[in-house]
Amino acid sequence: MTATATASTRVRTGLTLADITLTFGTGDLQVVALDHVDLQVVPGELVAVVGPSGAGKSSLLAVAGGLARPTSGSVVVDGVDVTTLSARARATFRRDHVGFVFQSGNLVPALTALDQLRLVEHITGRRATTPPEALLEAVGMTAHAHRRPGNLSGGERQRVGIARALVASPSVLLVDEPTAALDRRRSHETVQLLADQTHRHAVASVMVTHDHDVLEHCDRVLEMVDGRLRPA
Ligand SMILES: Nc1ncnc2c1ncn2[C@@H]1O[C@H](COP(=O)(O)OP(=O)(O)OP(=O)(O)O)[C@@H](O)[C@H]1O
Repeated sequence: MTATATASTRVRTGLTLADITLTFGTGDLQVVALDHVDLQVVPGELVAVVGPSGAGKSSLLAVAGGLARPTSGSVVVDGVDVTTLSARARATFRRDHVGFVFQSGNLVPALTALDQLRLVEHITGRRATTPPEALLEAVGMTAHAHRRPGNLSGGERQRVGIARALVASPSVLLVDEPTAALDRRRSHETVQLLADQTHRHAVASVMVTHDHDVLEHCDRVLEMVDGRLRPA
């Protein structure tokens, strides 16, 4: 399997982090952000990670998505150890295999909801397996497909962000605090949607959250404390 395998030829094996350590700085100033972390997420599973501020949750997502290289350990997605790739190969691998959803939706202000999704097709040079219109429908955004982010609510932006993350048919979906800006009802809807899409598209999803209200929608809940991961 090469790092450039397309969505249709890819064998989905989910996400495996093995004995991951991530440290910043040296000597007395050294911070251990991730301390011998093991994590396996199978295709179609939504795992929530909770834990106090500074515990290492964002670091975990950064390493899992190939944005940061761990100090030691391996990150295997679809049979490829991402840590062995060059920075350039990692960027390509991320584009083709990993979807990110950030707190604010991180949408392009000038583009309509539909064009946010089409832009991904343009960048990857591939038609989405599930067409952008169908993905927007799946997240309940068909009526607002031609609106720009400035004319959408926080929850609607978040839903577009989820649909956009699915355009490239990622094997792994990494989600950072998706409900931070949402009220209770929209928080539930958003995480339920994440769970549905995770199951439907057989994605291995990891969601970092402070919102204990929404954990009922997740398949598994883990807690991160001082860089270590354990069952919650
Ligand atoms: N670039 C960096 N340089 C030095 N230390 C860092 C860096 N990034 C993160 N850290 C440290 O690593 C530890 C883990 O940080 P991380 O951001 O992963 O925590 P978190 O659980 O996501 O926190 P929060 O819930 O507040 O977002 C913290 O002690 C943090 O200060």
